[in-house]
Amino acid sequence: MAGSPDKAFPVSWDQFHRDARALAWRLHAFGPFEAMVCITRGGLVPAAIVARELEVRLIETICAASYHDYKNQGELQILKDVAPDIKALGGGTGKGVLVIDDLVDTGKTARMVRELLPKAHFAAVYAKPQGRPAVDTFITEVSQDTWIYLPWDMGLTFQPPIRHGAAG
Ligand SMILES: O=P(O)(O)OC[C@H]1O[C@H](OP(=O)(O)OP(=O)(O)O)[C@H](O)[C@@H]1O
Ligand SMILES: O=c1[nH]c(=O)c2nc[nH]c2[nH]1
Ligand SMILES: [Mg+2]
Repeated sequence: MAGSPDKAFPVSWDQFHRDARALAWRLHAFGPFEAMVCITRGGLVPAAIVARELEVRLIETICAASYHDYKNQGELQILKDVAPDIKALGGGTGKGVLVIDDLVDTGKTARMVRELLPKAHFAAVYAKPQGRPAVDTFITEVSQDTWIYLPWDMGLTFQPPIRHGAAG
C-alpha cells in the first residue's frame, strides 16, 4: 500500500478461526459453490476453514505475489494461473466459483483475479476501504492506515511492563 500503515491490528489464531468461520456463515447464503479458488499464500488458510464448513472439495490456487518487501507493494506477479477446467465453469465466467483471500488492502490483487473470473464470488476475511469494492463479502474492516498482523506471521515475544514505556 502507499505510505506506511502506522496502526496495528494483530490477529490471533483463535480470532482468525472465528472470523473465517463467520465468513463461511455469510457465504453459505450465496452458495452452493462448485469450486473454490484461493489466492496464495494468505488465502490458503481461510480457504481450508471455509471449504470445511461449506463442504467444497474442488479447490484450485492462483499464485500471486506483490508485497515482496514488508508493507510495500511492488509489481503484482502471477506465478500460476487458474486451471482451464476451473476457468470454464459457469460458461467461462467463473459463476459458481468462490474466490478467497485473507485480506484486501488496495484491491489490486482481487481486481486482477476478477478479470480472470468476472462472475465469481469474491471473499476476504479482512478488508481496508480501498479494497472493499473489489470483494463481495468480508467480515471485518480496518482503516487504510492499519497493518493487519496475521497469526502465521507472528510469534510470542516478551512484553515490557506498561510502566516501563510500553505503548498504551
Ligand atoms: O489488496 P492488495 O493491496 O493487492 O493486497 C492484498 C494481498 O496482499 C497480500 O498478499 P501478498 O501479495 O503479500 O502475498 P502472500 O499472500 O503470499 O503473503 C494479501 O494476502 C492479499 O493477497
Ligand atoms: O500481513 C499483511 N497485512 C496487511 O495489512 C497487508 N496488506 C497487504 N498485504 C498485507 N499483509
Ligand atoms: Mg496474498
